[in-house]
Amino acid sequence: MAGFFSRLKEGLTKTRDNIVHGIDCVFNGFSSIDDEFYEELEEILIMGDIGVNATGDILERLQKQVKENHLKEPSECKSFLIESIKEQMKVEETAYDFEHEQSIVMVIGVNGVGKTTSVGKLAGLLKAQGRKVLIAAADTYRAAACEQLTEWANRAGVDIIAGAQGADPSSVVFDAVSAAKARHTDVLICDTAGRLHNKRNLMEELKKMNRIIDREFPDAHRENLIVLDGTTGQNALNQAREFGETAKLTGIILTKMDGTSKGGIAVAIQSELNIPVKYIGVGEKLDDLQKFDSEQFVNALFDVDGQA
Ligand SMILES: Nc1nc2c(ncn2[C@@H]2O[C@H](COP(=O)(O)OP(=O)(O)OP(=O)(O)O)[C@@H](O)[C@H]2O)c(=O)[nH]1
Repeated sequence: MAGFFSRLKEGLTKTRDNIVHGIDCVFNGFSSIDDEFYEELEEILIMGDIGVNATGDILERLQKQVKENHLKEPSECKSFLIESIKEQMKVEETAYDFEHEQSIVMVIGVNGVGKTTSVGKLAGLLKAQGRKVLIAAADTYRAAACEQLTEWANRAGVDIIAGAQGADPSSVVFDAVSAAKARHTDVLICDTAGRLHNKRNLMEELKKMNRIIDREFPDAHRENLIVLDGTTGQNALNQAREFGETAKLTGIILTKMDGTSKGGIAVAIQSELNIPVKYIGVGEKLDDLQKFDSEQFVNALFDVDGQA
């Protein structure tokens, strides 16, 4: 955990330089809390990719606190700003219910965002919690995808169901669901293609896989996690919106948070889409994925020593 936190902190260095440096300038540069002060803060949060809506909510909460606590000095309200950002990012406890139930997790997103890698890491994470995990290689389109996923399954120490290259992804899902039922698997995680001949095919394929799961295992807890690359900033929002038209998204896996200057996107995504960021990835190794923890994230972002 400590290792993860330091990687997260390290990963957020560029974001920190971007946002926190600006925020500090505002806190130090203003002698009173006035409209101009809030405007400057607003500009910095928006520039840091926190998003217009989230920034509005964060500052509204801050203004309320400033009034209630009769604050006069900008420096006095920094901790309230940090608290307000944490508040903005809280994830409901129930968001992780699927980890403890018999569930089927579809992992979706455009190619290259880190889907396959995240499927492997998530399998490892759940296995470590004592869950019986099965992986389905439903990306039959990309030649190396299955091989890559098999390596991840080995690393995580879980079973994998795969089809031949070019096989119907839905048939792989069908086989995997049958296997999950027969083997009393706790969590079935399905990797899906990020690219097909065209976008319409991709979305149709997703719908078909979902129909099969609905039909074959109606009692399973369903989870549709979209993987978004944290370095792509606002583009990630558009991807989530597009996939959201086809599948009911229940959570986000935000990858590549090591080395992005746009870490603020985590705040924006959650607020703009109203979908919780459930996991974040900070590297390419098995243990480089963890449950999203708003407290930890904001501490890392502001270099607050919440943890060693
Ligand atoms: N630095 C870093 N790299 C990551 C992270 N997650 C994934 N990657 C890398 O991103 C690249 C793409 O990852 P994949 O898992 O193959 O992406 P994908 O979405 O499955 O791609 P397709 O199979 O082409 O659809 C790989 O080189 C991964 O090692 C992360 O959290 N941090």
